[in-house]
Amino acid sequence: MRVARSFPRLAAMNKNVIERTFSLHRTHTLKDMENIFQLVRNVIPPLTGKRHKGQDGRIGIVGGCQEYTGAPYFAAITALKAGADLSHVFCTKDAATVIKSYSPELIVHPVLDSPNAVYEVEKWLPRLHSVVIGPGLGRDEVLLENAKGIIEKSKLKGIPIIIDADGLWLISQQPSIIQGYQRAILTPNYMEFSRLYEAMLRDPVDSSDHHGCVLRLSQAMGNLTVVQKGERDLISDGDKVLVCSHEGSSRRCGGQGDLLSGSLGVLAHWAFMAGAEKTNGQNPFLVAAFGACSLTRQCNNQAFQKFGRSMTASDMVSEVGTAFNKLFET
Ligand SMILES: NC(=O)C1=CN([C@@H]2O[C@H](COP(=O)(O)OP(=O)(O)OC[C@H]3O[C@@H](n4cnc5c(N)ncnc54)[C@H](O)[C@@H]3O)[C@@H](O)[C@H]2O)[C@@H](O)CC1
Ligand SMILES: Nc1ncnc2c1ncn2[C@@H]1O[C@H](COP(=O)(O)OP(=O)(O)OP(=O)(O)O)[C@@H](O)[C@H]1O
Ligand SMILES: [Mg+2]
Repeated sequence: MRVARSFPRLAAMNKNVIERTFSLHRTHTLKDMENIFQLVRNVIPPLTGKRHKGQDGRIGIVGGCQEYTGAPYFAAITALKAGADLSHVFCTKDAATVIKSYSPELIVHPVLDSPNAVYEVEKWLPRLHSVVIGPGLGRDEVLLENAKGIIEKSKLKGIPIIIDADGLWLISQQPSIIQGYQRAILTPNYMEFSRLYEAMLRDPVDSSDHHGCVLRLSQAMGNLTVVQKGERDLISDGDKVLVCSHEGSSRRCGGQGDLLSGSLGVLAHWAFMAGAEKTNGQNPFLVAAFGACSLTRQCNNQAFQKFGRSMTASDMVSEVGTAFNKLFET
């Protein structure tokens, strides 16, 4: 274990804590914080000459339509820059050329509005390690129906599914699509969380009890992982609540959540594959979510130091490599 050496650096670097359901939000110690960072490090595959292309992650992003081409791009490029080998985007026909023109690194499939969209994506599922459903998907009924079909096929394959943005809109209309599938991670922002919570709990969010709310939502969804994004990110599987308050900045430009869901695509795969020994028996999706939240906030922090108020999501993407090294490579 490389943990001991890096204690002081991490102490200075952040104030993340791990909290447990039944401990009434007891703030845990620096050791807990370091432990969770160490678990993230444990699941990251070492870079060796022995691995072949694709082994460290083939990630699919389902989203991208006429209005939104940035969101799937940010998610897909972040998955790659965080260490995935291949990043696929499944989007509508008119979004595809635009997304390709942002980056030659991405593999772009213009299938999401085709009559056999679900089949076209299903063909690729055996070659994907995880899917991120929703960035820039939009709310067109046909596209949402296709996303639903893709979620169902992904569940049958047992692959980790990250649901974000308009994917969460779909889930708040029809929660049973994902309820009980414990290889799913939901990444709601403030509004998305409120919609999901009200749909599931039939009550408005209790703003004096964020921990209780994220726990209850996870439990109501069948103990899948929920990442409530905000000033502090709360991550729960209905049993524990991890808190990520790693220092970011006060700049809130669009696209930051897309970096989070894209990096979570690859981290969820790594954590899932790593096995219980590497995660010390912890839920691998909690570990992955903590890693993705910390990484996104670190990118935000670094980009803000360079650009201040003019910082955009693209500036954060440029920081993924150095942020990753700073947090996780020892
Ligand atoms: N460049 C792009 O293509 C981008 C596209 N995006 C896409 O845009 C679509 C809609 O996403 P939205 O996030 O706007 O979803 P929503 O339609 O759920 O809107 C959330 C709204 O809530 C507001 N809000 C956020 N935090 C709040 C708070 N604490 N209190 C009150 N209001 C708050 C925001 O201003 C936002 O307008 C998705 O498909 C998403 O992926 C975004 O990811 C941003 C970047
Ligand atoms: N008030 C805040 N202070 C610090 N970090 C924040 C704050 N709000 C959100 N974040 C961070 O920004 C990232 C994105 O969260 P946000 O709520 O902006 O997502 P989003 O609305 O889905 O973004 P997007 O525009 O990509 O859809 C998360 O990593 C979260 O930790
Ligand atoms: Mg979002």
